[in-house]
Amino acid sequence: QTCPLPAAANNHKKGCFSRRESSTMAQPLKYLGQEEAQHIDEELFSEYGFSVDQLMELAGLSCATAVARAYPISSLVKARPSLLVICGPGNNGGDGLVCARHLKLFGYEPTILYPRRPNKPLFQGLTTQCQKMEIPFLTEMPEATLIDEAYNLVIDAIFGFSFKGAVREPFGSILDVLKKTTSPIASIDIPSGWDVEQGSADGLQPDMLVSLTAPKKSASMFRGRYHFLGGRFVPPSIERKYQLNLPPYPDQDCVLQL
Ligand SMILES: NC(=O)C1=CN([C@@H]2O[C@H](COP(=O)(O)OP(=O)(O)OC[C@H]3O[C@@H](n4cnc5c(N)ncnc54)[C@H](O)[C@@H]3O)[C@@H](O)[C@H]2O)[C@@H](O)CC1
Ligand SMILES: [K+]
Repeated sequence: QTCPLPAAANNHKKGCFSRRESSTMAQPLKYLGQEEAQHIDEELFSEYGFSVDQLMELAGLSCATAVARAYPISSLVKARPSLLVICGPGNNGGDGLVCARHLKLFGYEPTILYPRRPNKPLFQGLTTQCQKMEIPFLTEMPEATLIDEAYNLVIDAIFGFSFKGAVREPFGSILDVLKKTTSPIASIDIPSGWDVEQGSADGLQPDMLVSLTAPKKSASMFRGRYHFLGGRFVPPSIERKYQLNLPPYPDQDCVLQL
């Protein structure tokens, strides 16, 4: 029997179901372990021909879009639409730089803290782009009270799915300050400092989490208000192989609120 529906209507399921059936019978969204997330990442580059900057652009755009949905400029409490974006030393930090650039284009006023900058053309280029977009860079982490006064939101792009072990400096001190702030925190992919699978009971408690590609296991411990899925670039064969069971994104949107 051939399926009367277009592939997109049931692409996260085996077999053929009507839209109504598929919504009631859909398999639960997969929460990825650390190694699984890293395998998907490697496969996208090695077997599917994607480049890092390409996926980083889509990931960062998703994060900026999700932030704009959850915290529209009209809802911000401070006179200026100021945001602090804290970028770490890996690709999660790269997502933060892309996110900051798009937020500036969306009308926000981001400021970036980027204390450990990899000596690679990708990150140097992203840094230059932000500087040319007239986004200021801080030279040190402000005190918690200053963050509360100056910024509507902190975007946490410090660590993603490759984080392991005890937090090394300067990021330990930065996370200690973030735990004292009352400005809401939006974490990209994983709340920084959390174990990718186990989370962290005394770690950051972000108000928002943007899971990229698929949530990681620790996302089941997220208690904030907004959980978004972003990174709408997963080819169907990867989705099938890892049984991601991604919910369908609405229309042409690059994010989906979970
Ligand atoms: N396939 C995907 O889903 C994509 C993932 N992207 C992003 O890439 C991230 C993963 O990037 P990476 O693999 O570069 O890794 P991360 O950005 O998670 O972090 C790696 C960096 O953190 C440092 N680090 C690790 N543990 C530390 C500790 N305990 N203390 C201090 N420093 C520590 C490492 O030395 C390394 O410099 C994802 O979470 C996501 O944000 C996107 O850019 C593109 C697409
Ligand atoms: K993060």
